[in-house]
Amino acid sequence: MRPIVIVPACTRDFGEHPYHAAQYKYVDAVVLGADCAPMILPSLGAALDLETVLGLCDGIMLTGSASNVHPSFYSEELIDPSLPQDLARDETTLPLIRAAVARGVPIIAICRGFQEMNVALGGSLHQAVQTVEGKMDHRENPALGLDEQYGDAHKVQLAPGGMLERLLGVAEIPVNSLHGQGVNELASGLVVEATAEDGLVEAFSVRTAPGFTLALQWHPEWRITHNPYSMKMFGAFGQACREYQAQRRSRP
Ligand SMILES: N[C@@H](CCC(=O)NCCCC(=O)O)C(=O)O
Repeated sequence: MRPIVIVPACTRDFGEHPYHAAQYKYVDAVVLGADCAPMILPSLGAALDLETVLGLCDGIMLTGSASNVHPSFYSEELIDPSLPQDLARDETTLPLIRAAVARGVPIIAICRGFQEMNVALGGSLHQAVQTVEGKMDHRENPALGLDEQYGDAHKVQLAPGGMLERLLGVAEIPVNSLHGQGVNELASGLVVEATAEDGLVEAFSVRTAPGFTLALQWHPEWRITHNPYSMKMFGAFGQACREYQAQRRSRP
């Protein structure tokens, strides 16, 4: 049996009806990159039985999404109410992350998911990185086609001796970039694994977590099988899920 990887859903309206939804590329990355079995988790917030969910799963993948983590979760006022929010997702993923880290459930987190991990563990975000002095504009150009939007945008430097550098075996890699928010204060206990040329944190792991954790501001799920670095990251996540599954099954 393949390990079960929970993929928390976004909430979106299609027509007049609200849905729990996850994009194909994230679900596909769990199958193609990690060789695990994805299961989409509805964003039920406090109504979700976290213990039941965590008792069944072997890993968690936190997806990107156009919506922003609500700034009230890091004690700030919302600067731009015209940008999309998804409170149901925040109320699901933030407690899920804290409980999963404490249990040692392997986690891979992408873009919004990366930002959620920092906030869940006590950090804060820049609400508009492009307005911060010295920082680049990390947003995509929506006028371009998807292949260009998800094309390489800048390089990230991997932290020397860090887990990402050891995994990928190189000092820097090119990455895509499709985000307006970014790490401001890094939560304590997080270890920087990669930074952009402007110093923005682009990847981190959780020092104190008993299991595998890797959070990435870019999108390794995009055309995952075409990118050997993305396949290595998801491969390592999949291996951690298999090891966690073996441990979970051996418990009385
Ligand atoms: N709200 C954040 C999140 C950025 C993000 O996750 N973008 C992904 C867009 C669509 C996708 O590929 O899933 C921000 O703008 O910083």
